[in-house]
Amino acid sequence: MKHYDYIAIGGGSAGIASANRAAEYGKKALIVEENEVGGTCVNVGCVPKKIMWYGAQLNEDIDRFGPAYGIHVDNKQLDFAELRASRQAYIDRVHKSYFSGFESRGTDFIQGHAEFVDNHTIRVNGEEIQGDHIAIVTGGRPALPDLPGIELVDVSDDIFAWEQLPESVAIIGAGYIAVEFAGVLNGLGVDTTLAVRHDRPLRQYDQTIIDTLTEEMTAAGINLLTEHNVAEIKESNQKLEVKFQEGDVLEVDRVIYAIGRQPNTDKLGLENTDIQLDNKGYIPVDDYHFTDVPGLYAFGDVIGKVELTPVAIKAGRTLSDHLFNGADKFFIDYDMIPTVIFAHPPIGTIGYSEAAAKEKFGDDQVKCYRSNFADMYSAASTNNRRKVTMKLVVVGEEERVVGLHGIGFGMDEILQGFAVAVTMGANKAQFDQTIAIHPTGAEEFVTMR
Ligand SMILES: Cc1cc2nc3c(=O)[nH]c(=O)nc-3n(C[C@H](O)[C@H](O)[C@H](O)COP(=O)(O)OP(=O)(O)OC[C@H]3O[C@@H](n4cnc5c(N)ncnc54)[C@H](O)[C@@H]3O)c2cc1C
Ligand SMILES: NC(=O)c1ccc[n+]([C@@H]2O[C@H](COP(=O)([O-])OP(=O)(O)OC[C@H]3O[C@@H](n4cnc5c(N)ncnc54)[C@H](O)[C@@H]3O)[C@@H](O)[C@H]2O)c1
Repeated sequence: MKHYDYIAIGGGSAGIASANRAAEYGKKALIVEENEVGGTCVNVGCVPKKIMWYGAQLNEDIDRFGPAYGIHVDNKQLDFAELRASRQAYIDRVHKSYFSGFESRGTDFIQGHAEFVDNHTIRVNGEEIQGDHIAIVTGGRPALPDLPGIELVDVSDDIFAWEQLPESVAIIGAGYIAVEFAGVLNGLGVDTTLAVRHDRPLRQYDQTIIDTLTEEMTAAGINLLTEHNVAEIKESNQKLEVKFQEGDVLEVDRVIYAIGRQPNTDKLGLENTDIQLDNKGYIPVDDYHFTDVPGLYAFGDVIGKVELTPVAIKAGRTLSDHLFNGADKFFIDYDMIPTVIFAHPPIGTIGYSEAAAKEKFGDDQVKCYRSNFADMYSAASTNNRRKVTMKLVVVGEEERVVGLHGIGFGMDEILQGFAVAVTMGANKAQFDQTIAIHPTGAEEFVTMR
């Protein structure tokens, strides 16, 4: 029987990062992937989404801001087939670079579905393979509710397979994916409705920032329906009819559901191991991604904590550093993860919202600094200004920055550097000591009073 030091079940962000790191330490490492190498992020997530996000931004900006710079484009056309081709070419390049990385490190890759035979043996394509250390990094897939007509809807995976853009969509959901695709599709010229169950999307994020998001979404032409719950979906005259419990009906070409994801743990043969899933089907792990079974680990989307590629990568690499190079176990502080929601405009955020900080540290310990302005890129235009909102949440007398949030032009790129300062525990005085860079939007983070 074949034997490996380390096996990753799943060739997504988590599996690739951990197995490659194990191979770099001279270990015999294997990745088993049933689908395309790269997993969700590369094939139906971050990568194709970001290409579409840039495309949408460009398409929108030409109309919205071009004239202020003397740029007038007559007969502007969007060829979706060309956008799809550029997107696929980018993905193909990423696939290629993964395979050359496996070759240079000596990481083995098998295409096939893996199932456990026992705690340390898996079966792939009819062959049994043993591993001393096995990581369950099988990610997740879109979740759907049980509703009449749910078989008619699309999920995020389907959007990437569309051959043409619909004229109109209704997006149901209020998280990252719903908000991002609302901006992307609207920016590509699709008549877009976003329907959320509560008073606003992204409710767990700082309200000041989300207030600006909803203003900007509406200004960009997105039809935002709040406090709307779907009752059923029906086909009617080659369109889809979304009936809401609140009584109104919407007729659109496509309905997209983006209401969260569920783990891929159901067809893994876990009943042949000593792993017990939690009540939502996720794999329980300790702070260091160890399961209760010696030699079995889980991280990335399959543990149901924070579903982000860099989190999966960090967990995977640091696990291999510990198992195969004697490094200490690495603790990921899940409360301090920088993240960007690629809305139009983007949101960057790390740490506690004002509300979450008040709950954790007490109302009297928390102070906020805010800034609101129009970004300079749009301010050249007289009647089409786009807002930027920034906020620092600080605690205690020393004013340690425990939350940094912003929405606006460039926020997707601004956040990473500030995340270093916040992760290091910087306080407001240290932000103030830093010389600003002018004229930028980012300078507001070091000049707020
Ligand atoms: C639309 C969308 C946009 C996103 N955008 C971003 C973004 O901008 N930034 C960001 O940080 N994150 C983003 N994410 C989240 C990010 O994609 C995930 O957090 C990340 O891919 C998780 O990596 P993973 O390795 O845990 O799982 P995955 O990437 O899902 O990989 C798991 C792999 O396991 C395989 N698999 C499952 N079961 C088996 C089995 N039994 N045998 C063999 N193989 C199996 C699957 O085919 C899959 O390829 C986005 C997600 C989506 C859906
Ligand atoms: N930019 C990025 O980094 C990025 C982009 C996309 C996705 N992701 C990751 O993928 C994860 C999954 O994204 P997502 O947007 O599907 O999930 P999510 O968890 O971000 O949001 C799900 C939303 O759907 C709402 N919801 C739940 N059930 C509902 C129902 N029955 N009807 C209507 N609304 C309902 C919830 O209130 C919530 O706001 C994200 O949490 C994120 O970690 C990251």
